[in-house]
Amino acid sequence: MINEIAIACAQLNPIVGDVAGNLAMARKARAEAAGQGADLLVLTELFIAGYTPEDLVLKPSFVEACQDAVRELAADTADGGPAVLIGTPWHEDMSTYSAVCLLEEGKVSAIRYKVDLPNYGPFDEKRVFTAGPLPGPISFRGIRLGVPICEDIWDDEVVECLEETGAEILIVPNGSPWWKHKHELRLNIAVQRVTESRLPLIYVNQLGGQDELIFDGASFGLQSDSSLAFQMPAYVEAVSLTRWSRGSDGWRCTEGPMETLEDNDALIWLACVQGLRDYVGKTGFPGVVLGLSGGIDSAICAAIAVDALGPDRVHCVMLPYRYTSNASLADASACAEALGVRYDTVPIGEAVDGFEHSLKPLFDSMPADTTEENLQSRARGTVLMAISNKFGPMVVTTGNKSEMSVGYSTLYGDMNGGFNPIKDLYKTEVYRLAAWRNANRPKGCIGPDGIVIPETILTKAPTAELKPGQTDQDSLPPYDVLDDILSCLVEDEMSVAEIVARGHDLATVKRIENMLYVAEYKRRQAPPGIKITRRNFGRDRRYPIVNKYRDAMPAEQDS
Ligand SMILES: Nc1ncnc2c1ncn2[C@@H]1O[C@H](COP(=O)(O)OP(=O)(O)OC[C@H]2O[C@@H]([n+]3cccc(C(=O)O)c3)[C@H](O)[C@@H]2O)[C@@H](O)[C@H]1O
Ligand SMILES: Nc1ncnc2c1ncn2[C@@H]1O[C@H](COP(=O)(O)OP(=O)(O)OP(=O)(O)O)[C@@H](O)[C@H]1O
Ligand SMILES: NC(=O)CC[C@H](N)C(=O)O
Repeated sequence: MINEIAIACAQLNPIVGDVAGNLAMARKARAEAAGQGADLLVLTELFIAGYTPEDLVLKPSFVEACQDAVRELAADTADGGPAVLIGTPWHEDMSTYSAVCLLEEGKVSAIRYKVDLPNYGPFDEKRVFTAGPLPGPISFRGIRLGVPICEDIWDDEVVECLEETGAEILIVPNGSPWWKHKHELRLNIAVQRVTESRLPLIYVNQLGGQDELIFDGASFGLQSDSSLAFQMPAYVEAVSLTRWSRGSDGWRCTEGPMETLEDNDALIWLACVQGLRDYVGKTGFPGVVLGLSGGIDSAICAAIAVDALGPDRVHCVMLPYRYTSNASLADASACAEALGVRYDTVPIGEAVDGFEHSLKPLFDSMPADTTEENLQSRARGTVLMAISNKFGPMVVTTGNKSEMSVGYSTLYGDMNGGFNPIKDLYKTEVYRLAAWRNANRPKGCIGPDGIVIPETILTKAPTAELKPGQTDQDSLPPYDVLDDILSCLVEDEMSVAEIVARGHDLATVKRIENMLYVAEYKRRQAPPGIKITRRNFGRDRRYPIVNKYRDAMPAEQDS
């Protein structure tokens, strides 16, 4: 029986589908853990596949490749160095499981399967995995390790079973995506399990962006009295050693990192930065290009892009038309200068005039309306895509959640592009975060210190500048009103009557409800963006496009 164990926790950034790359990453982490004197290295959920592999798991050759890679890593452990706990898909008896394997002494010495497959919000695990049986602990060098996998600790059953069958420490590999206030939620869940079982718990989480999901790492440990044993940082890759001793009342962590996590705004900013950086990096783009209008949305997207990729990999383009004001020209250029990015001007007048000229015989003397406004937006979208085609950068789109909610955007116009870092941020949050970034430069951000979004951009009235004197508030309620109504409708599924009871005007609420439902067709064609809220427009809120349902008016409900 041993009374001391050194466990290295690896919060790394695997790439979905890159089995060879993830194997190499696991080997490097193991070498680092060996250098630290670890007995055991813990890697995250489905590490060898990258989380979340989704329907890749339905492909037998992919699962075989994962299993082969795990066996290769197992063979490495014949060298007497640290054993490894690694997550992998595992096919056995006609079923595929989300598994964790213990690799030691040159072989796969134990396997446990995930029991609770999450099937809500962004998760669809019941679609691709079979649930495992309730597990018992894994015996490792005389210690009984309980290894629940991520969702397995979100209810009490699995941990209760592990505790009853003699587990001494809970080690939880996770692929737990971040969204606002997620860390508090995880900590509460973990404390509940520790309180019930009186077992210490090690929570190891993945890092990095995967399509719309962002993983923050922020791995931690709890002592058996639920006090914090160690805390790893958010958004930093790390292999951290923790030391544990067996005493009369069980195992206790005696050494480990104790980082402080950032506040909510910093975590949102870091999520946007890491999400864009990984989307661009993992898909292999040299950089990004975006239209810089002198408005707040494109300015904050440029700042996020520079923090993610550095100024040399961000190209900003002003695309002026006759309605573009001198103030917009000055603000866009000042923003580009503050960020240190390449800035070009490509006027769209000739392109728009060309379309209007071609359409003149058809449109005859019909009055100008949004058709002509949208031609401006589409000319901009076409120019940006041409720059992408010619030089290779991906186009960043800039529509915030308020605009995506009500369809305040043009299909094949400003919606053209590959990825949207602010898709899940309401306009009021865009303003708050822009001001926040001007006062803070969080760790790991490559952009400059100080004001990166000129003050005038934060204070002027938002406008699409598609016709003279236009402001957003010609077509939309003030953003604080709009965002409150939207957040009631989208995040909380409140009824129109409940929203009106909060003090909003009935006609406005009905109009916004209608705009929200009608714009579903646009959202289905919109580029993906980073999930920041509990309820994003990707996987979380899946409304039908054809949808005649509208809430009854409060008066109708009363009668
Ligand atoms: N259910 C449905 N399924 C599939 N397609 C559907 C559809 N309903 C309409 N459509 C199609 O969509 C078209 C209407 O959508 P779309 O062409 O986008 O045009 P639309 O939504 O009419 O106009 C764009 C709106 O975005 C605003 N805006 C705000 C800020 C910035 C910008 C900008 O562009 O920079 C624009 C602009 O003021 C205007 O209100 C229809 O003509 C039809 O072809
Ligand atoms: N004159 C312009 N030059 C370059 N890009 C533009 C221009 N006008 C619009 N765009 C692009 O189209 C997007 C939608 O812009 P628009 O100004 O119409 O509305 P917005 O949502 O208020 O955005 P912003 O706050 O960035 O102005 C902008 O974020 C920008 O990427
Ligand atoms: N991978 C998982 O099982 C994730 C689900 C889990 N409840 C979480 O969000 O953290």
